Amino acid sequence: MSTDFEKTPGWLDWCADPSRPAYRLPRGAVDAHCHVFGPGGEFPYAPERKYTPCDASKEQLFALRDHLGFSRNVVVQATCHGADNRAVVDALRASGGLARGVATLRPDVTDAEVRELHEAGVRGVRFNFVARLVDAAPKRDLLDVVEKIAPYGWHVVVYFEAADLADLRDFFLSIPVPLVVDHMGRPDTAKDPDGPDFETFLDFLRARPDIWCKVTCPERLTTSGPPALGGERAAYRDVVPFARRVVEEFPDRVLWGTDWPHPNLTDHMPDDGLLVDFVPHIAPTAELRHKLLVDNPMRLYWPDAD
Ligand SMILES: O=C(O)c1cc(C(=O)O)oc(=O)c1
Repeated sequence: MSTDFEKTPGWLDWCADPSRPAYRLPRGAVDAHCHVFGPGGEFPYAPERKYTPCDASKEQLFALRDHLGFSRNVVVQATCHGADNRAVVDALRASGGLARGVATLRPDVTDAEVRELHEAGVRGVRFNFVARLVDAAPKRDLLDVVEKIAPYGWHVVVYFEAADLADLRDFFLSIPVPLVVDHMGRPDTAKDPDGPDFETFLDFLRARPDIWCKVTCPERLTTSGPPALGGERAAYRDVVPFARRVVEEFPDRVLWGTDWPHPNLTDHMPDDGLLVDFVPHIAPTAELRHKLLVDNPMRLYWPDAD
């Protein structure tokens, strides 16, 4: 197989010289949603992928962690790697315990494979329902995966479009392990944050006390910005009221991460330092920020740490 990959046309590469955030992250902050891409020469992109990214290595991820002031990472399997979790596992093993992972699994995964992933630091499996990223997996297969991971205390990360929640809600609620929603369930942020659509999403979070929410990706969800570029430290103002509602109602089950290296952006690539400056706008008190950035991700991913 060739490992010489050509990026999807129009691909935006991650920001090579991010600012230092003006907001100083609390000690022990966790970047609870980020990815590694390849490098393709070492960890080839999956044949069934829907996009081919630029490379984004573990060394580059850890350098960003240190530059921004995070202490730890949660590395989420990107769909361009399919169910081949080797790049994530390699990053976890190289992190010296400072990274945990979320994997993608097929239903024929064996207990020995799950155990090996657990030993490497994987603590969740991701189910993706976004059609531009993956072909739909049968729900029966997903429930088979849940049976395999449940004994290890893992959770299920779900990524879906807001419009699909009505169809998926009952299935999600039938999953007998904690759920973590990616990117706030992708609300249409041109709509009213106090309107019925976002209320439907909040109602889903209210349905069980073990449904967590990542208040991430304003750079993806924004429609009117302004973008985290050119020194803008109050970026994505249109997304703030949505994220703030979630943080204030569910302060003990929200997570934040950079989403570096930001797959599939088409409008602009944010400056990750300015993206960190988004946090105080959505979590307006030091207590809320400490929960969002330290206490919550530590409880979910490092429950045994001191
Ligand atoms: O919206 C996306 O394009 C996207 C893709 C992936 C992935 O390909 O895994 O992960 C994300 O968190 C977001």
